[in-house]
Amino acid sequence: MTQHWQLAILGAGVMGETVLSGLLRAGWDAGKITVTDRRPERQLELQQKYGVVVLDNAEAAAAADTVILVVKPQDMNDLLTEIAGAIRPETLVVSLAAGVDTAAMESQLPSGTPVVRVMPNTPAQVDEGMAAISPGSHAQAEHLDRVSDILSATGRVITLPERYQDAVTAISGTGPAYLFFVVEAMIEAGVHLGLPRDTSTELVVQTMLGSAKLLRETGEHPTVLRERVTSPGGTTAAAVRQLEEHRVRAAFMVAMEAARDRSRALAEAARLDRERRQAASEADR
Ligand SMILES: NC(=O)C1=CN([C@@H]2O[C@H](COP(=O)(O)OP(=O)(O)OC[C@H]3O[C@@H](n4cnc5c(N)ncnc54)[C@H](O)[C@@H]3O)[C@@H](O)[C@H]2O)C=CC1
Ligand SMILES: O=C(O)[C@@H]1CCC=N1
Repeated sequence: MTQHWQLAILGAGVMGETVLSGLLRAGWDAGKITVTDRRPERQLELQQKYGVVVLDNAEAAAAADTVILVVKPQDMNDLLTEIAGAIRPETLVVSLAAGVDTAAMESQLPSGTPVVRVMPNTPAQVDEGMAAISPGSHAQAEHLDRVSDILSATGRVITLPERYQDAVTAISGTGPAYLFFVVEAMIEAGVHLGLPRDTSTELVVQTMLGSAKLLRETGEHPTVLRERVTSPGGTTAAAVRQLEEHRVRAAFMVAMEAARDRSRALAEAARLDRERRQAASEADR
């Protein structure tokens, strides 16, 4: 694969490292990727582990064609303030933060800056990621192609209107955690049923992987696949009845609504923070 851009990954925690390591696995040149992190011990770790250059945010942004922001939503206003002066007209700004909308980012960047919002997920660490990308008002097809190229190094990429991003965050962004939660619960239940923990873990993890492959490779509806496991009057029917009686389906519905609402609330908190800063800076003048 040919790499055309100089990338800067600003904020290299869990998700920033996921992007960085995925690009290097896919053959991107470490010399064309710079990273930043505000924690000195993390900077050292990234330098030693990946051989990438660590800079400060403004330096990294100034040297890059594509700047990928991977800090928490709560840290985004500070970061945008720090880099705004370093963004050139042709720089593409990409945000992986939950909640923060492209209009909010655009308002803190030089006018006309192309911005693309992404919701990735951690299975990208094993090249099975799911990322949804949405253009801001100045992003063109070539910018979406560039972001798609970067993220397709570690999994699937779809383009969606930005209004879906809070729901996407609740499904594929947060989703791995729900599935790990189910796995934890099943392993624990296996131990309660008398299995050694490592045996229970192996049974559950392979069942999860096999079920995911069955869904993907057959393309069958999950209801059909579940019905095929459910023998009349058998064990599955007994278990699923308990899941329904314990309202597990309803719990997923409200849990995912809560994730969507939290994504919206993060955006609102960022907006209030910007307004407070603006009012404070006007009062100082
Ligand atoms: N962890 C996940 O599964 C997913 C995370 N995201 C998004 O990715 C973003 C990062 O999340 P995580 O990696 O989980 O958090 P994290 O806390 O592991 O990483 C954030 C990193 O940013 C650094 N940082 C904070 N402010 C900075 C600044 N001004 N300059 C440079 N570095 C700075 C921190 O030191 C930290 O290493 C969030 O906005 C989150 O919504 C999106 C999808 C999935
Ligand atoms: O928990 C969070 O806020 C981030 C966004 C999606 C997954 N993790």
